[in-house]
Amino acid sequence: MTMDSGDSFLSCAVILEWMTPQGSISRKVNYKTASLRLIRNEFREMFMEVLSEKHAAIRLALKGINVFKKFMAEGKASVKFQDAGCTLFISNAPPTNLVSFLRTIFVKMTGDKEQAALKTPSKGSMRAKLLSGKAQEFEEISPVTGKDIHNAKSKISKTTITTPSPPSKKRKSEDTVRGPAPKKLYSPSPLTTESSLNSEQQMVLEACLGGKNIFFTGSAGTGKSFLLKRIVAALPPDVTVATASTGVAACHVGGTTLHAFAGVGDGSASTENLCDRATKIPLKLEAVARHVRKNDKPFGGIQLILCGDFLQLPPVIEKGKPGKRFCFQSACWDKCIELCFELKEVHRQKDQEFISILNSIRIGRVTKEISDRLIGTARQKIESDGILATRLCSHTNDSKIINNSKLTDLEGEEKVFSSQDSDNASKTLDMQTIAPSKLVLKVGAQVMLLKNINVNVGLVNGARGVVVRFEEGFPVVSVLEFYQRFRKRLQRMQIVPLGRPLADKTNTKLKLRDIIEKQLRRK
Ligand SMILES: Nc1ncnc2c1ncn2[C@@H]1O[C@H](COP(=O)(O)OP(=O)(O)OP(=O)(O)O)[C@@H](O)[C@H]1O
Repeated sequence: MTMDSGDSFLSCAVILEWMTPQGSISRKVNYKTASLRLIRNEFREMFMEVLSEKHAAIRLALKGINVFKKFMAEGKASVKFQDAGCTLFISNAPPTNLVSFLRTIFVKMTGDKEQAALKTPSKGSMRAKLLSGKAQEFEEISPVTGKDIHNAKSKISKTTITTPSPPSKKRKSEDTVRGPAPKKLYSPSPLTTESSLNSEQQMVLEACLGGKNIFFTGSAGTGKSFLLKRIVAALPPDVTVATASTGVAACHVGGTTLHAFAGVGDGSASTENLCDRATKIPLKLEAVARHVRKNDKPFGGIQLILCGDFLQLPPVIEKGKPGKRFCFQSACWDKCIELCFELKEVHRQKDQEFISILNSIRIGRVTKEISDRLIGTARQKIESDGILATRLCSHTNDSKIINNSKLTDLEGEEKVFSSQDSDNASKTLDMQTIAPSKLVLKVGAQVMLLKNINVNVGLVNGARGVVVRFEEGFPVVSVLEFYQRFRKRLQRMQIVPLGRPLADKTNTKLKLRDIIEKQLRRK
């Protein structure tokens, strides 16, 4: 198995800073767009080459480097070349490419170090190197093989070139001056360890990387969101924005609402281009994009990657106003969208009969056989340990009425848990999240987890449970999945109500993680 040749090549923005021994900047270059290439000279020494359109190539020897990769998922990292006294700051790199690029450096440097340890340099080769009068020749490094990766991974636990040894006393005092020790260059990352795309998903990704304007669809569980996240991670972050039509959907894709991004409000203001209300948003956005970018191409030349399933959630239209409903019926669709794809392989379920029933319902074809099969499942006993079967409603308000009446029927004292919201964010959060600002509970109340806490033990978004008692002011919840798997070790799990995500988008991930960690420690 070999990896892509793209693993030794990266397009990104680059800042290079050379420092004096006193710590001030002696030289600085700033490239908005540059290419980084991993190369070797005739003595098999490895270099990183920085190429830009207007400037001569800069080559930096990959020896004694420190890599800072905490913000790799945002397309940012930095590499400190100790010997050259220089730091290279990478930004706007497609996160998946950045991960592969840094992994290649780690794998190759680990391999080189091992080889160097095996053979002591002969006098002849040193002499040849010193006397070599010819200009250095460089070639691209060979692709990383599966064996190389395996070899490098086996060294992770040991000290590596880029992983400093545990700090000795002397080291500690140096670190105070230098700042914190760099992280290990290689550690499993969600961007590298996730399952691979199937061929239909791969085709969509390639069209996106080829700059095409595309639409991809597929039934529930075909991996639309999964693929969308991969696509976003494969594109330069500074020019890629994930948007969705509602706040809740935007939270799922880690983006913003389309209206907020485009600054068109709710789209009700008039423009000459509007032809009917249902298709006004795409038309208006298309016009705004052309105007803002002063570019007559569709959407002002912005690449469009659209994803969704029109059969799952058709657009909301005003009653009594028939007309074009879907955005593909709008005048600008054909102009803007070059390719359409349909994902067919369902990943969420393995049960073929269930998949085919879901697919038939999706297109509104419910035969007697299907309805008999579904009605037959009503006899299955799925309630256990006090957790009742989930009842599905078509409208949130119906479910709220049922939930409130069930809670009222329970005997015992009510406990109220209020969320802690960021300043002035309560209104926005009420609209954009399903977690209520006031959670009213009683012993025996049915509850559902709204965040993934620990996927491995089944504490996932949607996991159901029942409040069994209150302890130190918090509800103790028995969760079905957890209870089944850990019956012998742990029978009860204490869950603190999560509160709600913070409105500040940039801090959401970190702060949420804080909450979850605290929650687990309190267990
Ligand atoms: N190539 C793949 N390999 C392994 N698992 C996958 C793959 N693609 C998707 N999945 C998994 O399948 C499940 C369903 O994927 P996802 O939620 O993205 O589907 P979807 O099409 O967006 O569904 P829906 O329309 O219901 O929102 C997820 O658990 C996802 O991790």
